[in-house]
Amino acid sequence: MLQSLGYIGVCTARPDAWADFATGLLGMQVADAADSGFSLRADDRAGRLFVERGAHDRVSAMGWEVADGDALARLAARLSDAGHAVIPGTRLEAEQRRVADLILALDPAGNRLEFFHGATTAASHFVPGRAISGFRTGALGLGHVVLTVRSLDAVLPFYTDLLGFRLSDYALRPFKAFFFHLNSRHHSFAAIETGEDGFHHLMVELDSLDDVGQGYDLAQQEEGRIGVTLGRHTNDLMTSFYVRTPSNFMVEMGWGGRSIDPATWQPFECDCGPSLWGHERTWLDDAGRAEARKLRLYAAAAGRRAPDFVRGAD
Ligand SMILES: Cc1ccc(O)c(O)c1CC[C@@H]1C(=O)CC[C@]2(C)C(=O)CC[C@@H]12
Ligand SMILES: [Fe+2]
Repeated sequence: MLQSLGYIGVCTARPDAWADFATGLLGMQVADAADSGFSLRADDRAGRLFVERGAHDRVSAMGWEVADGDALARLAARLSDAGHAVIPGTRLEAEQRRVADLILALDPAGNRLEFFHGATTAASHFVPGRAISGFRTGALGLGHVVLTVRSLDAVLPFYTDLLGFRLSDYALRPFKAFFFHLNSRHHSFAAIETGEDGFHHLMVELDSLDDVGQGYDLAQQEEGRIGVTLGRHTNDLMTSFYVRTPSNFMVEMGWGGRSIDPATWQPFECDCGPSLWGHERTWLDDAGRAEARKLRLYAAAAGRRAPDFVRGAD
């Protein structure tokens, strides 16, 4: 039903800071700049992030792509049959998102979702904001989004039963976290039960490890810019770090994520912690970081380093 994550919308009181961050650190390109905001390109599409000026910083929408107008109509019927309000996007909204058509709905936590088809390809080539090799998108989509939720039970059935997200794996500690795929990207969507509804991060995947490493160098030049240090995840094998955006969420800059085959994939419990190494939270104090590191090494010593298939995958 859904094919991939197409775009996100960001509302910010500091669009200039966003433009500097997205071009200078992430390597994206500003397009369609206006007083009200601008688009950010990461590939041949006209827009992958839509930044609009507003009073409060937040992610204003997640845009999910479907194949065509028929698929969009079927999805609209499915959502409204299940009792969810579905609002057709206006002509103006479709133009702003650079798509042929879209519909709007809220998930059970109140996050604004948009479903669209017919993304516009830009007339000009993507010109990165700094010297990167590029973003890994295409059929995999823009990347992944991770929400924090008050209750997984309140949110997940909507994503699985109605939207058709398929489980990749899940963890029950230190947090309950569930990871879902739509295509061969290991996860396009995940939710972590933290007790609070919110948007945790957008992951974008770079074509080269050096793109990420050089981004890490740049991020380290700014006090407080890095939210989670460089590390490698146990489930999707992504090497990444998390950088704070000018808004109150993070972007995970990743490289080297594994591809899965959705036709044969079997979900499992990931009981080996979130990361093989690194990914230390900078907001923990030294004692907290030492404790987290110790837990990871204990897990490794206990043979919970990573499932066999993960170790065999690279
Ligand atoms: C576990 C995991 C695998 C792949 C990912 O792309 C991904 O973002 C995550 C989440 C990582 C991790 C977590 O599970 C608990 C809360 C954490 C520690 C944070 O606060 C930052 C990273 C988060
Ligand atoms: Fe992530």
